[in-house]
Amino acid sequence: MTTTTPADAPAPGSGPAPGEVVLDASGVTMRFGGLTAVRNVNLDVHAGEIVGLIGPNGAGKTTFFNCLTGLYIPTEGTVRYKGTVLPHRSHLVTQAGIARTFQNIRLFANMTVLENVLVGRHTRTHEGLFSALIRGPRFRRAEQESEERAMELLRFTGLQDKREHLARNLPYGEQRKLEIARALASEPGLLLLDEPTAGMTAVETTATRELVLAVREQGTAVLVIEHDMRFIFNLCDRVAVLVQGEKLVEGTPETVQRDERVVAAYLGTPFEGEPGEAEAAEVQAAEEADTPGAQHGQQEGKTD
Ligand SMILES: Nc1ncnc2c1ncn2[C@@H]1O[C@H](COP(=O)(O)OP(=O)(O)OP(=O)(O)O)[C@@H](O)[C@H]1O
Repeated sequence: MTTTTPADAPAPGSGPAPGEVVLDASGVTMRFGGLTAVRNVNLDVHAGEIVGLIGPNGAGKTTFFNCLTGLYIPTEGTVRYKGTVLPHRSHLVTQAGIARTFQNIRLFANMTVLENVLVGRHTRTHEGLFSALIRGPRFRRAEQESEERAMELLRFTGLQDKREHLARNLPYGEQRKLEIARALASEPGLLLLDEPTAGMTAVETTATRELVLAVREQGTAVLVIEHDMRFIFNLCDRVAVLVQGEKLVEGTPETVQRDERVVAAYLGTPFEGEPGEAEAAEVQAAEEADTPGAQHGQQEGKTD
């Protein structure tokens, strides 16, 4: 298992002042014909925060992410990043400072690990076509800087030894890490993760938690969708619950997991996980059994 510590973390790109509102989604509504998938949702994320977004299947979580990242134009509402209203184009949203990963992995399967991260850097490189064609000194310098930064991110995610491997040959957990490395390559102030631990073993889930904490340490706020409640409640500073497109509750993990409406609508029974304890036991058992290559239940391919 690769551990990621804040000491490995690269310098923040445009690290915002602590506490600054990085994301301000206000009155976001998304209708598909007669179906209102997201209804009047308000959500803030501050610098230095890890915020969780949970809710039953079909609650509108991914649709809300799509509204934040320019994939969908919300029927109503506005989304601001550091005070500026975001355009409805995903590459412009990335350029503004929001990066994301997807529920179903979207890597360039036949490109190497390093190339995948370099693709993620394109919003931060400014060399024009002419410069690229003649491969002048400026272009080569930019290319070298990009590669150095990409290697930093591969070290950060523990993938440095796999730089020349084809993405499709990586184990599932490492493909997920590569997605995060690629998203970080655009130097985001906010990272959106859509079910980052889906199909992972307990060991991989713990590594993902460490990685997300390290991402926060290096100055990127995180908004994460996840069905694994132990992961969410042990990781997040704040959790928002969507049910049938509406925000039902928002608060600290302690508040949310004890809220009767959340228990009734989603959790079923109150969440009993002692922070870290059960997780640690699972990880230890898995390590003792030496089964990091256990089967992964890959998510069904789903259109986001
Ligand atoms: N492009 C679309 N066109 C029509 N309906 C859509 C579209 N995208 C999502 N929906 C519908 O919107 C609702 C919310 O779906 P969404 O995928 O956002 O839920 P979710 O909370 O992310 O669910 P899950 O946890 O299963 O991923 C669902 O009823 C879904 O069928």
